[in-house]
Amino acid sequence: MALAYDPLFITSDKSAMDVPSTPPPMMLTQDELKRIAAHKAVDFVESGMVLGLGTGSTAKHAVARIGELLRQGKLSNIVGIPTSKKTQEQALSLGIPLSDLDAHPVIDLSIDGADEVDPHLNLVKGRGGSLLREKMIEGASKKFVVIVDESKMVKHIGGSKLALPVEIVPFCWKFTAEKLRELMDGYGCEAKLRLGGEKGKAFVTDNGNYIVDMYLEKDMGDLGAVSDAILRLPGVVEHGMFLDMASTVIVAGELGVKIKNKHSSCC
Ligand SMILES: O=C[C@H](O)[C@H](O)[C@H](O)COP(=O)(O)O
Repeated sequence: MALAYDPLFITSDKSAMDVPSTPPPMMLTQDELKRIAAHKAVDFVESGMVLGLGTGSTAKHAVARIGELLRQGKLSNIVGIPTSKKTQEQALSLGIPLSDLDAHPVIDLSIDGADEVDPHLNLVKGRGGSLLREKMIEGASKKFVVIVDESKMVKHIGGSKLALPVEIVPFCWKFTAEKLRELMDGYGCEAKLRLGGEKGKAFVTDNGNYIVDMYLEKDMGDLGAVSDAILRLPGVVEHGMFLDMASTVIVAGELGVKIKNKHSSCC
């Protein structure tokens, strides 16, 4: 049976995504949508580039595609900068040459997933725990392409009611978690230490830190002010709001791929 999904249907026209169509005879899975967005992003990759390699179930499709194109000889002379140990392992297994920010402080292009994308292309990232390295690497990139399936699009940051992650030092983590909760109390915040380490212990990031997941009831409004306030708290290393960092967001949905570019995306 032919898929109703047409991968050639690519638009940056808002109305086109909203056009009702006949119901697709076969629904694509979320993972298939992630792969479609990832492959579209890899079209931006050129031989000779230094690439930030993202982390997560969407970014892994982009890393796999880069590995495939290198193997086929369609790309060459690529240097990858992985945003996590997991991505490093995947890239090494695919034969992608790797380096780091010390050797390559300017990155041509980073490709990564996100947990939330708002209409201004602000992001939440870090539900996989890799937010610090991602922010360092993606912040050093000339172009940052975000790849998501349409379930990640929100009206405002925190709008999914899922976690806004904050990486903190393990030292007196309860103290820092409580300071975060107090700071964000006005937005109806619950702050929980992320578990998932050995024997139900705290999840530990690649940097040896903990994560506090904040669940917010209300729109934070001035994200820049909230970001600054969080970063001023002693004990906080970084948070998962990526404000004004994405250059392009590629959204794969049942009706096609939509490309949103910074400064032409909003509202
Ligand atoms: O820490 C994890 C990263 O920020 C991921 O890029 C983000 O959580 C999106 O992951 P996924 O593509 O698995 O939804």
